Amino acid sequence: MFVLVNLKTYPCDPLEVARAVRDVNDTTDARLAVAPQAAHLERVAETGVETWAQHVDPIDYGSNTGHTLAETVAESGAVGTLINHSEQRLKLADIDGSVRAAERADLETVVCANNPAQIGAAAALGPDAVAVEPPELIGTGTPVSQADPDVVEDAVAAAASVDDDVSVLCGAGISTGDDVVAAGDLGSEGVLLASGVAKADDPEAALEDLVEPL
Ligand SMILES: O=C[C@H](O)COP(=O)(O)O
Repeated sequence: MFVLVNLKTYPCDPLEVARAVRDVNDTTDARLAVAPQAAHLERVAETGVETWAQHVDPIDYGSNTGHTLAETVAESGAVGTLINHSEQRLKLADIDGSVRAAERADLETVVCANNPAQIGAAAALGPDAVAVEPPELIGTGTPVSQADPDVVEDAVAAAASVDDDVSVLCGAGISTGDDVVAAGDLGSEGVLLASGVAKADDPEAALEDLVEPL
């Protein structure tokens, strides 16, 4: 299972969480990675943890003030990027452009979507993976795998019907090892989570709990 920890703009110490993700990754067969804010990418990557960006823009080098260029993200040490997160929604053409920009910079891609129909559309753009996240469950602590298992199974079916090579992650409310196991049982190859680790008093203990049953 792939466990991707998104730090959003939570007021956590990104280096503390990065070191925890790195250290717990060394204890498990699961693959763990962290997605800090763009300004923290380089320092986080220097810890040795697998580092992802939260977003890249559908742009190339040039006059794009305030945008995030995929090549700069890669130079900062990121190996992958989220695209179209629920909190950073893009138009369809821009999702496509961001996937192409990430590919140009050799970044792995996870395109997020709200529901199975959008997952099918996202999979058609050829990312490495898609992540289904019902927005109403994000940050609630109520896991999608429990509150809405059909959405995960339907997302897996939607992606497979378009492109078998696109993996499916699920996210929203996931915070325990049981939640991760349930996600896997529904056909998900990984989880995207944030508050369960970024807002935990002890991020390393939270991560240990997440991977314990894997
Ligand atoms: O990127 C992560 C997702 O939005 C899930 O967030 P959450 O784990 O706080 O529900």
